[in-house]
Amino acid sequence: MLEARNLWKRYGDKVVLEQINLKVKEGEFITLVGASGCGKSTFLKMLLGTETLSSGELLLDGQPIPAEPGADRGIVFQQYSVFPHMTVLQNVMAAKGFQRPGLTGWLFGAAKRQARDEAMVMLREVGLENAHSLYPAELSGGMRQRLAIAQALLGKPRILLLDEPFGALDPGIRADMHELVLRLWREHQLTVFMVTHDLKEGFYLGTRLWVFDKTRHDPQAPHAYGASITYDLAVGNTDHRTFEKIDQSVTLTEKETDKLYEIN
Ligand SMILES: Nc1ncnc2c1ncn2[C@@H]1O[C@H](COP(=O)(O)OP(=O)(O)OP(=O)(O)O)[C@@H](O)[C@H]1O
Repeated sequence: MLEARNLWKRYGDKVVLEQINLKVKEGEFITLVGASGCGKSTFLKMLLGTETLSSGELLLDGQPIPAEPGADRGIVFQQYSVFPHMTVLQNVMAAKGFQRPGLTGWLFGAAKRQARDEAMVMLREVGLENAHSLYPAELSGGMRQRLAIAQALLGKPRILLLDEPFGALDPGIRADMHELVLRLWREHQLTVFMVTHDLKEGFYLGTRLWVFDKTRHDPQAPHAYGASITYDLAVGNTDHRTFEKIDQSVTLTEKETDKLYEIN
C-alpha cells in the first residue's frame, strides 16, 4: 500500500530525515517513537501531503502521495482547532461541509440533512452522541480528542494519522481512548500511523513500531545528518517480541529494550 524509497527531508541545510526505506501493508498499525525533533511529525505531514519530500519517493498504491490532504487520509493532532462558537455537532458538520467542492463550508437542504445524519453516526461511534449540543469549551480533554477523531474519520479515510493524540490526557482517559482507537482501527479497517512519546503505548497499540534515531553525528555540524528508522519491530499482542533491525531478525533483549526507552 505505502512505500518509501530512499526518502530524504531537509529544511535548508538541515537534514531532518535520511534514507527512509519502508513498505507498509493495508491494515497495519504503525507506532512511531524517537527523540524530540527527529522528524516524526514531519514524516506524518508528508503522508498527509502538507509537507513535501526533498528527495526520494513516497508512494501510495504505487503513485506519489498527492501534494495536498485528501479524503483518504485523516489526521488528529494533540491540540487542534475547532470553531468555539459552534456546538460539537455543528463542528463535525462544518468539517463535512469543507470536504465539498467549492469549500464554502455551507450546506443546505438535503445535503445539510445528510451531513447531520452522518455527523451523528460518527459522534455515536466515538461516544459523543449525548454531547452533540455542547460547545468546545464545555468538553473535557478526552471529549475534545473524540471530536477530533470524529472529524478525521468523516471523509471515510483509509489512512488515519495520529500525532501524539493522547499526550495531554490523564492515564485513565488515555486507556479509554486506546480502546476507542483499536475498535475504530478494526471496524473501519484503517491503516494507522501514530506518533507517541509513550513507548508502552507504542508497544500496546501498534502491530509494528518504528524507532526514529540519528545514526550519524558530527559535533561540528549538528545539522548535517538526519534521523532514519533504526528499529522496525513487530509488536502488539505477541508474547515473544521479535524485531527486525533493518536487515536481520533478532530477539529483543532486556538491554535493548532499555536502550529504546533511553532513545525515547
Ligand atoms: N517548517 C519547518 N521549517 C524548518 N524546520 C522545521 C520545520 N518543521 C519542522 N522543522 C524542524 O524539523 C525537525 C523535526 O521536527 P518534527 O516536528 O518533525 O520532529 P518530531 O520528531 O515530531 O518532534 P516532537 O517529538 O518534539 O514533536 C525539528 O528540528 C524542527 O525544528
